[in-house]
Amino acid sequence: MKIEHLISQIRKKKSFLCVGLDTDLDKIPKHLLKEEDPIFAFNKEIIDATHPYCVAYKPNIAFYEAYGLKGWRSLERTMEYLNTNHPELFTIADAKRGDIGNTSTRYAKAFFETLNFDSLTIAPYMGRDSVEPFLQFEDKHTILLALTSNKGAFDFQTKNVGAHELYKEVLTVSKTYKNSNRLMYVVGATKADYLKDVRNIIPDSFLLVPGVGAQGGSLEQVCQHGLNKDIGLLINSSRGILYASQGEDFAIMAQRQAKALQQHMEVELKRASLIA
Ligand SMILES: O=C(O)c1cc(=O)[nH]c(=O)n1[C@@H]1O[C@H](COP(=O)(O)O)[C@@H](O)[C@H]1O
Repeated sequence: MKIEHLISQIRKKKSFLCVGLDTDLDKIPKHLLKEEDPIFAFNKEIIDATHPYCVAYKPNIAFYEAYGLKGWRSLERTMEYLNTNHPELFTIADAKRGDIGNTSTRYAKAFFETLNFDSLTIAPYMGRDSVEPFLQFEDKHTILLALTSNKGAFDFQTKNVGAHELYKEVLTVSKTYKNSNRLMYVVGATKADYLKDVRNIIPDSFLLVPGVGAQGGSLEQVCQHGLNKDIGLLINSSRGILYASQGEDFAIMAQRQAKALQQHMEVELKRASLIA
């Protein structure tokens, strides 16, 4: 998907919500466990209920890989459903990959071509030759982990490397990669205090921001320093939407949560004069 298309969807829906499909068989309603493919059955109902309020879906690959071939089939079915019924929605494979060049190329093929995702999360630790293979794919986007939402982010990412913190080095150096216009970055909602510094280095890039809801990040604070002229944010919520109810009313409750987040986003877009 072209970035202009994502931006126009955000403006049209007044939403930059990404619904995380972290589908956990231990948490989905019991009646769905009788289905032939409970993960897909759950995802389908979540997508049907939430798509008017979001612009992106992010299956976290761990939740599918955990069930082997069956889980992978649920992921394929979810992607077929999204690409057939909602081709306007942006899709993110949250797989956090990255390896030596020829291996990265295979990962890129798996997610961008075989599964037809629009984007993929990548760990930057192995550097330029592990990231550039992903950037060769036209209209596909590589989302580099920059400053993650978890506590462990302080172990390395905020430590100084020479004059500045490691996450700033990731942002600065990755801008020199070939086809760096296809890069986006992960910055956790729990790290909103750092967004001003992040935006000083990458004013124009899209940020994927997980960590609102269950992890305690504030949507308002993220918007304050994270929004740019093209909006530039995708804010993810997974558990807060998927498991708003674990009963038979799960889809309607998920829809309520997604709608509430969309309405909050609309207020923030107006406050920043990004929509009328
Ligand atoms: O890459 C990610 O999406 C990610 C990066 C990060 O720094 N923190 C983070 O929570 N995530 C993912 O975002 C989702 C957050 O889920 P909830 O906390 O349930 O909304 C999970 O799929 C995480 O793996």
